[in-house]
Amino acid sequence: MKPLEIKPGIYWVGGIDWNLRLFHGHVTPRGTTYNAYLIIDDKITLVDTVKYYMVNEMLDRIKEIIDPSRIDIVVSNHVEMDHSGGLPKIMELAPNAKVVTSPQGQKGLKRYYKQDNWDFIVVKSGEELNIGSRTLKFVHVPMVHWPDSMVTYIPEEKLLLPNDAFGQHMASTGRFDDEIGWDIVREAAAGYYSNIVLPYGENVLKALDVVEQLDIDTIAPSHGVIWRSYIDKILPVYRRWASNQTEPRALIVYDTIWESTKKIALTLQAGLEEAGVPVVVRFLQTSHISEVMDDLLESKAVLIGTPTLNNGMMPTVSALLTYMKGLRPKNRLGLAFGSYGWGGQGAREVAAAMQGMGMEMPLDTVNMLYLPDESEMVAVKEVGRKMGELILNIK
Ligand SMILES: Cc1cc2nc3c(=O)[nH]c(=O)nc-3n(C[C@H](O)[C@H](O)[C@H](O)COP(=O)(O)O)c2cc1C
Repeated sequence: MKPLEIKPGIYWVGGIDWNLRLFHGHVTPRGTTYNAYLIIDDKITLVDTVKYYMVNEMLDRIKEIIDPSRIDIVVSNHVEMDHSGGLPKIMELAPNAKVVTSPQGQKGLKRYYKQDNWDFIVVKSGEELNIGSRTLKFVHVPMVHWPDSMVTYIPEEKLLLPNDAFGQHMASTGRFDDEIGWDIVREAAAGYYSNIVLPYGENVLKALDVVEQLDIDTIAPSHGVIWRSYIDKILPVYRRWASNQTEPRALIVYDTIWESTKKIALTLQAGLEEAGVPVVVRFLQTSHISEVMDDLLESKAVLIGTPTLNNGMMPTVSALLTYMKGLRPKNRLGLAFGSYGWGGQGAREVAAAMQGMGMEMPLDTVNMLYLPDESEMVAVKEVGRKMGELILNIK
C-alpha cells in the first residue's frame, strides 16, 4: 500500500473503503475513505487514524515511510471510531507517543478505549504545538459534529486538517478534488452535509468565520478527497448549506399501497411544474431516507404523502420524518398529502410532524377518500400550482 505525499514531508496514510454502502444509517453508493496524515518533522506526528478494520492498511502505508514505533504525537481531532479506531494499535506500537486532543476528546477516548496509560496533551482552542519546522494550531469546533470536534491548522503549510468538516463519502483512486471533478465532489460533499452536518449550521457558520481568516491552500478532511483546486467553490457552498439557503425547487416524497397517494403525488408534480418549479419525486419503497435528505438540502419545499394505514401514517414515512426531524432543516415550505378509507389520520399526522419541525405550511393538507376522481385531481393540480407560485415568490 502506497502512501501519498500531499505536501513535502506530509503524507496521506489512510484507508479506502470501496465497498461501504451504509454509514451510520445513510447510504454511501461511492464507498468512503478514512484519511490519516503523517507529518515527518522533529516530532513525527500522525493526525487522526482510521476505522478499526482499516488499521493494517494504514500501517502498511506508514511503514513505507517510517517504523510506526517512531511516532511521537497522535492528534485526535475527533473521537468517533471511524477516526480513532486505529489509535489503540498505534499506541501499542508507539507506547511513548502523546495523544493530543480536546478536553471532550480525552473524555470520549477514555470512555471508548478504557486506556489509563495513554499520555494525553489536552489542548485548548487556539493552542499551538511546535513539532520542529511546523506549528500545529488547534481550533475547537464543538458540534461540528460532536462536542469534541477540533480542527488542526498548519500555518507554514497553509494546510487545514478539519476532520469531518468538508468531508465526502467517496472512495476513489485520485486523492485530490481536481482528479475527480467539481460536480462529483460537490454532490458527494452535499450528501455528507445533508446527512451528518445539517443540524449544526450555526456552528458551521462560526467555524467558517474562523477558516476564512486563515491562509489556506489545502483542506485535507478525514473522508473523501483533499481540496486544493475547489476551495474557493466549496467555502461559499458550505455557507449556503449552513444558512439553509435553498433553490426554488420542490421535493415530493411518498409511499403508497394501492397507488392513490402516488396519483396525488404525480398530480401535485404536474401543478408545480406548470408553475415553473423543478420537482424531484421519491418513492420511499425504492429511495432511502438519506437520499431524500440529499434532495431536501437545496429544495425550498417538501411535500410528503402517505396513505392511512391502521389509523396512522405508513412506517416508511414515519422513519423519514424521524430522520428529517433530527437533521433539523430550516426555512422550508411544507405540504402533507395522502389517501384514506375511513379515518384519514395518516396525512394529518404527517402535517403535524412537519409543523412540529417548524416548516411553514401555507396550504391545507390534501387528504382524499380512496382514489380521487377527475374533478378532484383538477383541484389537486391547482394545489401543486399554488405551491409552485409560493416557492417562486418566496425565493
Ligand atoms: C391494511 C390496511 C389498513 C388500512 N387502515 C386504514 C385506516 O386505519 N384508516 C383509514 O382511513 N384507511 C385505512 N386503509 C385504507 C387506505 O388508507 C386506503 O385504501 C387508501 O386509499 C390507500 O391509499 P394508497 O392507494 O395510496 O395506498 C387501510 C388500508 C389497508 C390496506
